Amino acid sequence: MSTPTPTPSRFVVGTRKSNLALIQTQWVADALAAANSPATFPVEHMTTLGDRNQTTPLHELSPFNSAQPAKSLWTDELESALLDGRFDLLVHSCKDVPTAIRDGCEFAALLERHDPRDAFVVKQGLPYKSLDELPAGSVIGTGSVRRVAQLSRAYPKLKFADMRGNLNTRLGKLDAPDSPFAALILAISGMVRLGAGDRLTAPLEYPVLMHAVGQGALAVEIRQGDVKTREALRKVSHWQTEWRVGAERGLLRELEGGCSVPVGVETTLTELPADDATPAHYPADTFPAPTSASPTLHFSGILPTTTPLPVDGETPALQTRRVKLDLKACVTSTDGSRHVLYEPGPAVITSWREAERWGEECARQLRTLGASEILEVIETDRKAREASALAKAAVLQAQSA
Ligand SMILES: NCc1[nH]cc(CCC(=O)O)c1CC(=O)O
Repeated sequence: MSTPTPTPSRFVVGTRKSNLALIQTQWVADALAAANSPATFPVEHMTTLGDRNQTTPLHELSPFNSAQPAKSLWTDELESALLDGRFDLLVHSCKDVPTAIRDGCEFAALLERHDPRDAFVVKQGLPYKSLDELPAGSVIGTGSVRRVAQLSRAYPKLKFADMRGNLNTRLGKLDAPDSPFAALILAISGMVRLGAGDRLTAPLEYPVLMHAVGQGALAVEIRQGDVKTREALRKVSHWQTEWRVGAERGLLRELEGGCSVPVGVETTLTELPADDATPAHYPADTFPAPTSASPTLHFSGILPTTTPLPVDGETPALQTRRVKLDLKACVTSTDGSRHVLYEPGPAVITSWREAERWGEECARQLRTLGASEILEVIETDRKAREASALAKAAVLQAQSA
């Protein structure tokens, strides 16, 4: 009697259809295949609402219902396909994923982060290598409220105009001989993954421009409780990235009352030697029960990756890990006139959940320091835009009736 050959597992990887999304998803699929041989990870793509509508400014798209309109554009339809079973995992740019992910889905891994900073990209043929060299009145193309807010403050003589489209489209619009743009500000990670890293001439960072929450990291989302896919992903996850981004997303979650907020952040993480005596920010005995929707994150870095994640809510034997996490963050008004920066200095933390709580705590401090007023103005403006869009829609409907 011959032994039947077991069929290798097959995990379908879903993504958006943009060039960048396809490149970075294939990169994750290759890493997964290498770590989980002989399982296969075929990539399939789908066009999302955000990809189809390339003209409406991001902050105005679909403003009526969702808590995070501009963000869920990229993820809603993919998550539906994940829940339907068409895909087994989704690869996202972490910064495009809403802080609250869909019920029934969980975060299963963040891969090692690439350079999270933004950088300067000049129009082909112009001699400038950085924002400092641009003549007054030069137009920078970017649709990001965060970039416009922080850069208006640092460079009041420059102008900013909305620019949408995937990265290739944006570079094309910049370089067109008749384009009004002198330069773009783009994420380094995306440009490097696209093979266009040679267009980057000057990275931007604190104190001029702090990057977006989660920028430079790729996130993988799966169906909640899908143990098999979850375990396959643990082999490619990077706990240092998970802890840093955990703090950043904790910060953002605590700041956003349902609007897209101009938040900039920078984090560094340094692992401390086992005998380091610096006191932990949260007492060690407060390690919370694993109630998180994502057990992977909950046990990130403290459960050996060879030990399966618990599925029944119990806490297994954990490893000790102590890190110094340094987070600084800012909230800036849309025109750059008001700017609140919080730089608390490093905190010693011992788990992903503590990193997240540290981010939440920093957000509350930012609010106290004046971020709340900035956020209120943005929220009021957003509601006014929403009301006028609704009124316009009502007029159109009445005319067509
Ligand atoms: N908003 C679009 C977007 N989403 C993710 C990236 C690539 C950078 C990353 O991996 O975070 C980009 C392009 C950009 O902002 O320049």
